[in-house]
Amino acid sequence: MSTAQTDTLARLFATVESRKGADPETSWTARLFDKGPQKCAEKFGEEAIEAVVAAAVNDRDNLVYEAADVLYHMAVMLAARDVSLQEVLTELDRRHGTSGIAEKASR
Ligand SMILES: N=c1c2ncn([C@@H]3O[C@H](COP(=O)(O)OP(=O)(O)OP(=O)(O)O)[C@@H](O)[C@H]3O)c2ncn1[C@@H]1O[C@H](COP(=O)(O)O)[C@@H](O)[C@H]1O
Repeated sequence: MSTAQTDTLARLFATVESRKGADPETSWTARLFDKGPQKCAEKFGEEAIEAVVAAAVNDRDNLVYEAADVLYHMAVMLAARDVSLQEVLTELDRRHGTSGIAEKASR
């Protein structure tokens, strides 16, 4: 992944965060925030299922499209619960270099 693409994710999360308190008439994200954190979580779940279906039937183009929806709706869900991208990346960094098997055993 290029640095520019890492920036894409950071920019998406920053844009989503900036929509808190924005006008729901002009911002789709503000409209989702207005519906509350539970609805944002539900929306994420729906998008995840659509990505699962695309993967299961091997619809590659749709999987790319749905995965983008999943990342957007994950950003909205996390922001609705005041969890930052930084916190998630820090958790991933903590796991880096540790085997998934060791990680599972530590839980
Ligand atoms: N990545 C996205 C993004 N992906 C999907 N969507 C919106 O999600 C909607 C589609 O959701 P669905 O397919 O579930 O349709 P729906 O009408 O919700 O369907 P149901 O509620 O009936 O299930 C579309 O109208 C899209 O506008 C997004 N809206 C915004 N973004 C990003 O967020 C930024 C800020 O957007 P605004 O908040 O609108 O300014 C944008 O610049 C984009 O970068």
